Amino acid sequence: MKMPSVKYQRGEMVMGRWPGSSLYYEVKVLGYDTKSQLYTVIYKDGTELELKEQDIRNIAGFQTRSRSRSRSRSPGRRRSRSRSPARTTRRSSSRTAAAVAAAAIMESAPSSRRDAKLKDTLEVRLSPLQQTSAAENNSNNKHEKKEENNTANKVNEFESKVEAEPELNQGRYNLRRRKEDGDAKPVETKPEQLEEKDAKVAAAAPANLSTPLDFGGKIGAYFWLLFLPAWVLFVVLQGDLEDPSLVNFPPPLPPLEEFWDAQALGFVILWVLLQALLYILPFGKLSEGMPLSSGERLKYRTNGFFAITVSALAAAAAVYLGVDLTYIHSHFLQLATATFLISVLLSAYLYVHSCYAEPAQLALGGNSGNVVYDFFKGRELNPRIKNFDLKFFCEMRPGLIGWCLINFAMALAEMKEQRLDAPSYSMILVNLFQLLYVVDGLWNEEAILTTMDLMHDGFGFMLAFGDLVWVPFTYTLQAYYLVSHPNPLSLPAVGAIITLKLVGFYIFRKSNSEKNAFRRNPSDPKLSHLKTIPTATGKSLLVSGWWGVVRHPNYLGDLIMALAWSLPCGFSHLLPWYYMIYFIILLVHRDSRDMSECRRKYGSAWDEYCRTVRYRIIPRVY
Ligand SMILES: NC(=O)c1ccc[n+]([C@@H]2O[C@H](COP(=O)([O-])OP(=O)(O)OC[C@H]3O[C@@H](n4cnc5c(N)ncnc54)[C@H](OP(=O)(O)O)[C@@H]3O)[C@@H](O)[C@H]2O)c1
Ligand SMILES: CC(C)CCC[C@@H](C)[C@H]1CC[C@H]2C3=C(CC[C@]12C)[C@@]1(C)CC[C@H](O)C(C)(C)[C@@H]1CC3
Repeated sequence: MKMPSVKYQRGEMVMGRWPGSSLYYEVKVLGYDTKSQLYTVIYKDGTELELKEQDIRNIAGFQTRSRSRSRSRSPGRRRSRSRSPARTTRRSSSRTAAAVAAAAIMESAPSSRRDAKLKDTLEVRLSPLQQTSAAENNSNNKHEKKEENNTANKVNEFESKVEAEPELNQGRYNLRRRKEDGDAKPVETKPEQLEEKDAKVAAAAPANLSTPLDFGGKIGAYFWLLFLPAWVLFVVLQGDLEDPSLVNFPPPLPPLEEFWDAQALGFVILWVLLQALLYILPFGKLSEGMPLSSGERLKYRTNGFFAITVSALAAAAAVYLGVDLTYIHSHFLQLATATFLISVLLSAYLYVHSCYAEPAQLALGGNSGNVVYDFFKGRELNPRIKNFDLKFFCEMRPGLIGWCLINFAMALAEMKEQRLDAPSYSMILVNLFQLLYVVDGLWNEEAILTTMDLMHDGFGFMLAFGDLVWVPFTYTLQAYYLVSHPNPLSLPAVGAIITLKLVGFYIFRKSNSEKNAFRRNPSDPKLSHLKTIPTATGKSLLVSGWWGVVRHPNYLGDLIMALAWSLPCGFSHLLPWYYMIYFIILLVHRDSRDMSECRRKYGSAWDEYCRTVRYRIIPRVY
């Protein structure tokens, strides 16, 4: 049956603008509603949207223009063809969103600018760019020239405009939710289906260009490089004082030779080697990471639970054989110094390694061209020595398992120093709570592959130092503190603290598992009751379940647990509360980093998510 006399007919293939962006995708017209004057269209991944006529273009115009012009004219294009693996993947598809976007630009730009624009487009490996009106082009001309090579900025610029003008997104389209749709096709795509679209979106942020600088930019990087090690030194020295405090004036530095102990360095190296050995043993699952911009998926040996079990047995055997693990307490400063040295050497290696990496292997941040900033932030996304993934290994093994070993040593040190037959309740709680946290992380090790660090952040000093020094030497402060500052707990207090920990753990685990399961298999029947918002990348956003309560329910659970870790230490000093304070700052900052990253990736769909789920971490508060 023919539709009423309208421009596009049912069943016709046309190019539909993705709401809130200027990207056009191939869509099929399903119908036209005369009342709302909207076309219902379906994208290739099954997403159905309602679009206005002005957001639909004829497919033919796109094809001829993109083929005839963009193929032959730009040397940039020829260069990028051979260089980028991401590009290779896209070449196989007949009409890419990028080519379409290039055509869209040409439609509107005056010819001289058009060529410059086209060159831009092609030199950034066919990143999807926005279609700009002639008027906008003129007014932005100067500005754009200045940022000619910075597509990342262009994308951001456009998105902030969308944010400032929400009506651009609202009213123009309706997003259909699976649940409400009844028999509508699922809007999710399987990971394999995601790859091509993912690759297109990743290309919107070319690896050799940077997002706005984070952590206070270049000056900030100098500051953090000095401050972070100094802070570890400060808290390690404080923990030994009779009256420690976060607001104490720093105690006088011990003589230099006190920092150094060759034996301590030897122990640290042995520990890292043991963990590396356990990591490469062919036990446990080989898990696939999320698709990279090239569409490739790296494999990771997720045998962390095996590693901590063997490490625990080794520690127990050592104690049984008479090894005095309280050495860790008495040589805390020397062990921290040795580990710090290793983290600096590793960071230097990572920086050099990244200089030989393909542009496509670089992370989006950390490629500012400023050596200090890039050294700090990390340039390469997944540095590997053959199959040995350095970032994954450092994040999940030596520091994390080392944290539990140190806590255990502190419990032994407490018994020795306080002349106890068994550790105090407070020490037991801190040990068990943090052990549960680490074991849970290792048990669900695969879930780390969908976190920000693994997916987006480069591996540089920040993470190397964070994983190897910061985690084991500052996350253990509660146990370190309790060795010389006993805090007796009543049984009701123990019960209340355990309850708090369990509540936090439940929220943390449930929300992380929900997101991980959804990202790995969006059509998982167990998640079919959840509402989602489709996005232009082909991925969707959960908008009910835990991710419908706040935008970071996993942070909420984590914070509640952090509270339960500090409470056993009482309120007489601020030092054991350091983790709580640090964690609030870290998670608030991480949340805002993630918000900007998601806004960049998902555009108007993200704004829609934020309108639906209003609070970031704590319901009705923040
Ligand atoms: N103990 C510590 O020191 C520490 C420090 C930091 C973090 N953590 C914990 O580590 C875990 C991981 O944290 P993270 O910072 O990497 O953040 P995360 O919350 O695990 O990951 C954020 C990513 O999740 C995806 N996402 C966001 N909203 C979504 C939604 N509504 N539906 C589906 N996907 C959505 C987005 O990525 P895509 O859309 O690209 O998939 C986003 O970039 C958390 O539990 C956190 O508490 C612990
Ligand atoms: C100030 C800087 C030195 C900050 C450094 C940050 C890192 C220490 C953290 C960033 C992501 C964190 C993280 C865990 C540990 C600490 C970080 C590496 C984690 C491995 C702890 C166990 C959890 O179960 C986890 C796997 C969810 C978690 C992932 C993120």
